[in-house]
Amino acid sequence: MPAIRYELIKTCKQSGARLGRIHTPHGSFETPVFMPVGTQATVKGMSPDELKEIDAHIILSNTYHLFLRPGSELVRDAGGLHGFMNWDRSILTDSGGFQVFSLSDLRDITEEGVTFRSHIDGSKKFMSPEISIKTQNDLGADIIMAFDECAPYPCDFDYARKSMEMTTRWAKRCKQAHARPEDQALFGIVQGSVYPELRKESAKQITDLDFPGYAVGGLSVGEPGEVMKEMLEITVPLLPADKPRYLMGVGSPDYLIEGVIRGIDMFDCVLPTRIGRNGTVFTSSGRIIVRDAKYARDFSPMDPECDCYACRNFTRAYIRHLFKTGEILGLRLATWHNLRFLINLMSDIRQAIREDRLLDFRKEFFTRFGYPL
Ligand SMILES: Nc1nc2c(CCNCC3CCCCC3)c3[nH]c(NCCc4ccccc4)nc3cc2c(=O)[nH]1
Ligand SMILES: [Zn+2]
Repeated sequence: MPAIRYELIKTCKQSGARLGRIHTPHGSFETPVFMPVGTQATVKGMSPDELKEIDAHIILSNTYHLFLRPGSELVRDAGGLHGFMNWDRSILTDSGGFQVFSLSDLRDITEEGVTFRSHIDGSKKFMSPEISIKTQNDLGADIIMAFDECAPYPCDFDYARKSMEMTTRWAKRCKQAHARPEDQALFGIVQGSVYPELRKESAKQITDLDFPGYAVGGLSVGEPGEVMKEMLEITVPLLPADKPRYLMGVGSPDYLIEGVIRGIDMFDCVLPTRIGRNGTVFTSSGRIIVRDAKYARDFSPMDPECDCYACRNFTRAYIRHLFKTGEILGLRLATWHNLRFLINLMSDIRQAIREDRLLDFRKEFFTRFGYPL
């Protein structure tokens, strides 16, 4: 049986957005879905039980970081990521391509793979499509990603074309190297930077390789929002409707909604956990910087409309105090709330799709949150 099964439940009559369900060997979950990011086999500050409490059903972890430390063989011997971190729901691992380019001081990219310096101890390392897939097979995630090159933004057409064509050749090598297709679904990644004809060409080349799911890569890398939307409108219709579509690195509330409207089913982003640790939290009427002095005597919850543990039990004044004193609980409560906020947003989006009113929901949410319509 294939490692994952995508069930298309309904298409929104108003927007074309999809309501679906993905079944993996570690459970199933409704889509569209936001996936919390846990770089080093942990969603920073959250235990598995707390992730279940906020209704997370799939989390991300990272090949690049775990390849460097503690090494994928150790994680494999610990029972894979599920055993090592004691998470019995679904996991997706990114292939490490993006992180190599964004985290390490790169030495060089060749057809064979990428040589780089570890951001931990500066030692020389090498990652190839085969090594990325072997690492992800060891880690045992339910969904694994092809080793790709995310072209920098901006880059010229020629660079983008060469990079996209190498990503296609690397995708073939990933497919050949994958040892466990029956229980780990390998997703292909579409590239092509911000060039419509390259996006179309990449979508054709990658879907011709027939993967169980597809990611739109190379976006959310500094391009204008309008360009991201245009690339989605070009790319997503070329992806098969009976398989999941994953937009990598997108997680602000506005672009989650815009992505769903354009046919995306899965999202990930470090935003909610990263800004949470810096004391910025989402509320239904926009972001607030809870560590700001103006909340010193604000005895209301971070978001009065939120059902999460942090909002039911603590005030902005208290959480501000925790941040001002560097208390770990402050980071945890802000993270807890931001993740729950996005998980609730995805639930509201799914309900709007069920009721064929996602465009109306977008207008209501944008107005309340303070986004320009
Ligand atoms: N393979 C691959 N990954 C990409 C990623 C990483 C997705 N998150 C993985 C996750 C695994 C666990 C550890 C963390 C990362 C992207 N992230 C972004 N933008 C983020 C833009 C952003 C937004 C807010 C804050 C920082 C950065 N664009 C991306 C494009 C690609 C891509 O083409 N190929
Ligand atoms: Zn909350």
